[in-house]
Amino acid sequence: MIQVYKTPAELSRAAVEIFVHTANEAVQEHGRFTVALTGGSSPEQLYKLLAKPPYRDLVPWAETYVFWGDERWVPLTDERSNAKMAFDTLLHHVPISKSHIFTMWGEETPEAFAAIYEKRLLNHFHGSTPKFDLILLGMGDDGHTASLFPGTAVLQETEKWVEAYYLEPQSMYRITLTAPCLNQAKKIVFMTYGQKKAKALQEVLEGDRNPEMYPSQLIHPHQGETTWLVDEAAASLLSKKS
Ligand SMILES: O=C(O)[C@H](O)[C@@H](O)[C@H](O)[C@H](O)COP(=O)(O)O
Repeated sequence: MIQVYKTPAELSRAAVEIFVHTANEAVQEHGRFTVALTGGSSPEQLYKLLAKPPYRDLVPWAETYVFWGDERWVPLTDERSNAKMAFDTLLHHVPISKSHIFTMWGEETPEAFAAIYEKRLLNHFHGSTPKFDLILLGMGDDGHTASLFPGTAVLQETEKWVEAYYLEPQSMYRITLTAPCLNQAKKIVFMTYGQKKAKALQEVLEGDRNPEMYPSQLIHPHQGETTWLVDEAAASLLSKKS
């Protein structure tokens, strides 16, 4: 489903309503809400809305568990850290237990930590496949999502849930949930805005199937639903708009 909004602010207000509704529905259904946050700039307005009334007081934070869809392999104090952005804009401002927050950072090598994070997921999901109640994703202007970048080997992964690898163009390690893991989610929400995303969005949603070049095409939850929250600028090249 694609929902087009005039501005990123309107898009973020739609995202916060989905977040609050999904969180409460999950807690009512099975006693807890497990969400994977995204990095980048797209979710910042959403996180800031969640960090203050009225929305802050509508989320069942005591039953909320926070993971990440991906991370740059940098310390939590580094300005490039997705976790740092989430703490600064959201997690330091809400009553969530630190034991419910699973950052993608450790003293191990990135590869070793990926295996540790996978074990943490397995433990959280009681030994079964990780079924997030909600996964938030952004999309780069090259069509990547999470740290699933064009032309990378991680796009071919079919077994692992978490992968770490050295991303040449950015000269840094990345750690990411894989497409098989992301696609177990009950609900995936993309937040994508801005003219520079328009071409990639058209290719991802309406172009030929080419996930090697447009990895966001890999995201199709097996039993879940995907909602694209986009603004008019990002949607400007789409032929079909809801
Ligand atoms: O670690 C990251 O950078 C993100 O997880 C990444 O996948 C992001 O969602 C896209 O690059 C879009 O980034 P913007 O929201 O900044 O456009």
